[in-house]
Amino acid sequence: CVLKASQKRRPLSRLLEQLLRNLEKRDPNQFFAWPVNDNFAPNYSNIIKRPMDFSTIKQKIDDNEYKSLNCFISDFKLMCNNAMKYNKPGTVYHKAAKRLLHAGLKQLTPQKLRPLGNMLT
Ligand SMILES: COc1ccc(C(=O)NC2CCC2)cc1-c1cc(C(C)=O)n2cccnc12
Repeated sequence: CVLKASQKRRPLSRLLEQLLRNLEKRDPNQFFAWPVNDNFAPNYSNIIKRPMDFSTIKQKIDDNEYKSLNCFISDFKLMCNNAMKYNKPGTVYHKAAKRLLHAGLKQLTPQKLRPLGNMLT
């Protein structure tokens, strides 16, 4: 039988795509969907040396740049921590980042990941 295109993807990529979709659901305002634009965030690129956003993570999955789940989780944390560094506490973005980080890490615990483990076989 011929595998569908999606099934031809590497097992890790399929897992990361699934996790990414679940994380994106926690960003309903799409504040993290695209790179932050200096025009809307003054001086952003001087303050944040390693920008990260969901579209960049998606591209890295498609380019097979993630060699492990931990590298994926590191980029997710980087994205949230950037927002908590650049935006003052109490701002809509700082609160959204804090909420996203906590909700996201809850989805990435071993207990939650174990059932998906068979996607890696
Ligand atoms: C992709 O980034 C965005 C996309 C859309 C919006 C947006 O719709 N902002 C409206 C809510 C009040 C204006 C904000 C952002 C945004 C994210 C961020 C982050 C993540 O720091 N940010 C910081 C300062 C100014 N704008 C933003």
